[in-house]
Amino acid sequence: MATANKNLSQYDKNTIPNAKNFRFGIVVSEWNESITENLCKGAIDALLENGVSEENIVKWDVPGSFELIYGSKRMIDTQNVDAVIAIGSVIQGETKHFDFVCEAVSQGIKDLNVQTDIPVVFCVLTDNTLQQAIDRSGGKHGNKGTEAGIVAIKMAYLRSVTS
Ligand SMILES: Nc1c(NC[C@H](O)[C@H](O)[C@H](O)CO)[nH]c(=O)[nH]c1=O
Ligand SMILES: CC(=O)[C@@H](O)COP(=O)(O)O
Repeated sequence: MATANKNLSQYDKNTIPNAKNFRFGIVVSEWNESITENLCKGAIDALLENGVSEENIVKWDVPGSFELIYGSKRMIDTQNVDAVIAIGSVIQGETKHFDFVCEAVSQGIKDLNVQTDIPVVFCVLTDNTLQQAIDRSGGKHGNKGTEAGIVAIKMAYLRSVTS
């Protein structure tokens, strides 16, 4: 199902585990900051709405989406978190750099999920245009940050009941 056929902000609150004892790291890319800060707000709001305490949310900024990999690894290694949300916005420019950044970040975050015990949520928009990014960070298609916050809670819970 494409994003255009669902709203990224909608979820059934009755299906979300209580997250009051979980601690979350959020790593945010500064590239396309107007987009990533909206994604971050969506994620934080979702966490708070489902019982997470403000003191259990650690937020760090990194220069770009490529740096989300290192930032997420350092978050895992130093902050005793139950899940990490990696937030970025990559928008196609004139060159193939978009392809390399998107591939590297998706592979790097996948690797963290395989190589560490902490789930890392891929909240990285990879859009052809700024409007597509706006539409998915609080616009007509909802907020992918909200979706990421809910995913982080569900994965932290899965980790807690399978440890
Ligand atoms: N063009 C975008 C970038 N590019 C920067 C890279 O992410 C990285 O910071 C640089 O290559 C140095 O390592 N980053 C984004 O997040 N979004 C873009 O649209
Ligand atoms: C994703 C990028 O790195 C890209 O936005 C940079 O733009 P350009 O390809 O025009 O250098």
